[in-house]
Amino acid sequence: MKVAVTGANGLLGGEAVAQLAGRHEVLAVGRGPCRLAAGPFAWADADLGDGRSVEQALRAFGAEAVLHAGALTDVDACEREPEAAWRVNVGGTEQVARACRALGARLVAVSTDYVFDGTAGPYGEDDVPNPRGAYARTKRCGEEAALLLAPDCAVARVAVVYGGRPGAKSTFATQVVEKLSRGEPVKAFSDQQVSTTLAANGAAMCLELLLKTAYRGVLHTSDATVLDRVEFARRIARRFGLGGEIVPVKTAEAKLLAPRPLQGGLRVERAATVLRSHRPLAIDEAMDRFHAEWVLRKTA
Ligand SMILES: NC(=O)C1=CN([C@@H]2O[C@H](COP(=O)(O)OP(=O)(O)OC[C@H]3O[C@@H](n4cnc5c(N)ncnc54)[C@H](O)[C@@H]3O)[C@@H](O)[C@H]2O)C=CC1
Repeated sequence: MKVAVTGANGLLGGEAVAQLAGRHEVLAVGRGPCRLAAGPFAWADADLGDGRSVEQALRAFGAEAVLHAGALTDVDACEREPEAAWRVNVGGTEQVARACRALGARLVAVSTDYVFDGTAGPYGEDDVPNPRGAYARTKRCGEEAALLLAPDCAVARVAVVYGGRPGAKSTFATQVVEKLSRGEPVKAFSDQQVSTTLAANGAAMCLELLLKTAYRGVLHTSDATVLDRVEFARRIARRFGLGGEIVPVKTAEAKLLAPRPLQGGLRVERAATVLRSHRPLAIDEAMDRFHAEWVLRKTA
């Protein structure tokens, strides 16, 4: 099958390409040069923000299924530059959805727990979004555009993505490992209740949703455990056998530009009924896999 992945240089998209390569005919779509390890896939340098180039790349490839994982994901940068966030996260999703409609392709568009305001989480798929901040609003509009424009579409929401794949970008989770390993303290928000998503398992759930189901609408595809960020950091430290100080801080003290949902998190019971081969991981299982990825990365 011809499968395309946007955001292929990103954490989730890169995992998806690695899992698809060799099993399907794969087009990896990203901005600029490919930063993935070489493999049996084609690369398209296309800009989600320019109105047409991703749409053209998907059409030229003749995609039969598309995982749309590309986005501007820096929430504070989106707050500073809301027009750029709109161009990429809404306009880019529209491009992808238009291409899918023209090609009759199935689409899974990746979205976020930030579509909720974080006053009453964890949230289920049927809870009503109330995005706060530019990133959150553009992701919610992107969800609506995807579901409206692409007839065969599911939206997969993830949260706090992390992973240890070689070359994967730095995240809160990798910073916890690196700082504690160096004997430095780690600051973590004590008042943000979140879900987390091991990128490899999130990508696997998204791909199963894309290729093995006919599910339409929203599905939550994060890890299964809801916890605060201090506890997340402690779980990482424990699994990696790292001592050191985890310093709880309040979100308001950090004076971040974009609002953060405080009582957030995703309920994932539905994923366990929709998906057969992959399921949301409980935190201990996710930590085992993250640790195994890290060991491989260090020996690669
Ligand atoms: N990183 C996180 O903690 C979370 C991510 N998500 C969502 O998950 C999806 C995947 O995110 P990640 O892989 O974690 O983020 P990432 O930031 O690692 O990957 C996003 C990719 O999109 C690409 N991109 C940005 N602007 C582009 C443009 N104009 N044209 C083409 N490509 C462009 C980036 O280069 C990057 O490779 C996104 O839809 C994101 O909104 C949802 C919740 C949390």
